[in-house]
Amino acid sequence: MTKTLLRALAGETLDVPPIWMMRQAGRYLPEYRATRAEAGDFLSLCYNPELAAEVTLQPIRRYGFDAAILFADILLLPQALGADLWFVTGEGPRLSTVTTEADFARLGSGAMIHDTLHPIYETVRILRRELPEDVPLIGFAGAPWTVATYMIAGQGTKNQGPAHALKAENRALFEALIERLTETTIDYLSKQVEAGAEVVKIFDSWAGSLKGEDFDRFALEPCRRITQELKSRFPGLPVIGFPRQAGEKYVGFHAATGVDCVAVDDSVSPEWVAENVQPHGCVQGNLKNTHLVTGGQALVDETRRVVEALGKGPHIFNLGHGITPDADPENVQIMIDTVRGR
Ligand SMILES: Cc1c2[nH]c(c1CCC(=O)O)Cc1[nH]c(c(CCC(=O)O)c1C)Cc1[nH]c(c(CCC(=O)O)c1C)Cc1[nH]c(c(C)c1CCC(=O)O)C2
Repeated sequence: MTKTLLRALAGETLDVPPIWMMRQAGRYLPEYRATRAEAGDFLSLCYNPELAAEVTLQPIRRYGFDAAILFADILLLPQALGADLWFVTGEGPRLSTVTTEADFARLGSGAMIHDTLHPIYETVRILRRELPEDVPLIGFAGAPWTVATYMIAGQGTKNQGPAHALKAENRALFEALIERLTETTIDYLSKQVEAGAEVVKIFDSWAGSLKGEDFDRFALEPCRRITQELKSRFPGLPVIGFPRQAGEKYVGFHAATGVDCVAVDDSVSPEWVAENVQPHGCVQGNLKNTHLVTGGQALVDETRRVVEALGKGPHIFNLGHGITPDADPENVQIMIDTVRGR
């Protein structure tokens, strides 16, 4: 098997870890900015299968990464459920909010999401044809909690206050929203897999603000249900979970959810991850993304440190969070060369 990503996900320890990068198709690349301009705006790019496939392929051509990730966004699912979604330049996403039973009643469910999301499945089909044979395609969705934080607040928030408030003030409505998102995420990811995604990743970017029992109920449990249902529909499908900033809660996440790989952010050290998380399965991460902005010897040293610390078990090299628009494309090449020992 030449797909090193799949070997690491199956638990193999490799001499050189497979490498890809969160947000590898993004604004730090001039070719991405050109294609995005051609599409008009970010959402038009997501819903244009030819151009979305093109930007997915750009970092594969430029750098030869060991995996491609579908170009889309975690907020397309709420849009498919009927929320209004738009992006404010320089600020980020905005959505119509869900804070009352009446708002919730207006949301769709089940099969209707595919009416909106079918171009995404077409992007996956194009990519399966056009990707090099040894480069697997990763499909993805947001985890229910993270997607709910955006739907409840109508935008990104520092501490997810509005979502925590709804959880406290109208528990039934909050739980109904998490349930709806869990079910439709299973439907959405299933269609991606049927179209050709070989791995799926569940992004729980705000998992770190769930503490104690809340973490178990609203981060672990939905991820466990999604993973279990996908694996029963698609036996052998590898799943990556990313409960960002989970800290101590990274320990045991493999076993509690059934994911094949736990992606870790850079708030934990690679040595700690090697000792506490990697014994339970494959891990992905966790170079601090700012090294791709600042570069220099620190970039090389910290890349080596991650490779060495996590080299004794199954590891997929990645960043701790997505690459930022101000990163230098040359630093990405330096990181890759360092990982591959060149
Ligand atoms: C929280 C979240 C979102 N989207 C995503 C998350 C979870 C991961 C994380 O924590 O970063 C996930 C995501 N978003 C995007 C991908 C595509 C695949 C990839 O290359 O990783 C993936 C996997 C494209 C994107 N999604 C977005 C961009 C930038 C759009 C542009 O202006 O071109 C890209 C390439 C926009 C986006 N989308 C979202 C925000 C908050 C923003 C604005 C911030 C920003 O502008 O960087 C929601």
